[in-house]
Amino acid sequence: MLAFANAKINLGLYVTEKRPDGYHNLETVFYPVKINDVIEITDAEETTCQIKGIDIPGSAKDNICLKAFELLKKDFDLPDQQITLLKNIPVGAGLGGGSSDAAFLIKLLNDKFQLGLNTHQMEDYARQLGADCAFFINNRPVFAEGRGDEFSEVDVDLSGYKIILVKPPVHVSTADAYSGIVPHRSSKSLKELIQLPLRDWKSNLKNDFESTVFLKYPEIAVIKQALYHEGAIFAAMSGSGSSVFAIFEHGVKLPGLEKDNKVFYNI
Ligand SMILES: C[C@](O)(CO)[C@H](O)COP(=O)(O)OP(=O)(O)OC[C@H]1O[C@@H](n2ccc(N)nc2=O)[C@H](O)[C@@H]1O
Ligand SMILES: Nc1ncnc2c1ncn2[C@@H]1O[C@H](COP(=O)(O)OP(=O)(O)OP(=O)(O)O)[C@@H](O)[C@H]1O
Repeated sequence: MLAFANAKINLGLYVTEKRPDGYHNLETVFYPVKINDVIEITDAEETTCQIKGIDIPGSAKDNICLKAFELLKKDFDLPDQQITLLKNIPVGAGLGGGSSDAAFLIKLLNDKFQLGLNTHQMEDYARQLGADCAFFINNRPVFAEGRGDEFSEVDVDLSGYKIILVKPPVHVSTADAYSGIVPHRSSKSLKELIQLPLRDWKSNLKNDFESTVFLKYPEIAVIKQALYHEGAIFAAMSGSGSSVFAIFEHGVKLPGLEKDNKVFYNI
């Protein structure tokens, strides 16, 4: 049985306070995009994870897919599975690739073994694996707060635009990025700001990680500038970086950026 686990981008990202549990409260809008990993599960003698495609740092034994399987196995009598992951979503890019794999595996197991879990129950499993993970259960544009796992509806539709993503050869660790940040409350909630016309997002929406990550990796700031120079209506780093996405009114080709980076068109 197969699943296509997609990436996300963050339309605005405010880190508002440090929590007693060491995590941070944030405000963001998650938006799913069409860069996909492929996950296949088949019955096997023992449960293993085989990885193809781009490299994931660390051992396959530590893959979040195995953690998701073990989590469900605590509550359900699951037969052993071979999990094959074709990795396409860049890692350390702020695209939530690992989180998406885990969430889609939960959905796959729920379908294959008819576990009868509803969306809320699957979200509860997912949020134990990572703050970003629960979003990928419903996988629709949503306003998120708390650790990034409390959701409310938001009306954002970018289907009439072209979204482009640039991934520089830089791996940003999410934990490091959070440790460099000074949380602060914004005067207006992102939930209101996101309703502004798209042309006003440039001067109103922020990703709080940009200032510290751009200081350490100035080449990411250069990519953002280049995307605006090419005519983007809005451009921003996704999550804690290192990828930068841009929203264009029309299709574009960016050969200048392709030299040093991976560029994904029309995601
Ligand atoms: C930056 C974002 O991508 C924005 O969507 C997410 O907040 C990251 O979420 P994630 O990768 O699922 O994060 P996790 O794997 O749960 O946590 C990795 C590390 O990031 C930090 N972390 C994460 C989420 C959060 N709300 N506060 C945090 O401080 C913690 O130090 C944690 O140990
Ligand atoms: N299936 C997986 N895919 C990607 N990374 C994985 C996976 N399983 C475990 N990891 C570990 O998680 C780390 C980062 O994962 P991920 O790609 O979700 O982060 P990210 O791109 O920074 O996105 P975000 O900041 O939105 O979580 C990797 O360095 C890797 O060691």
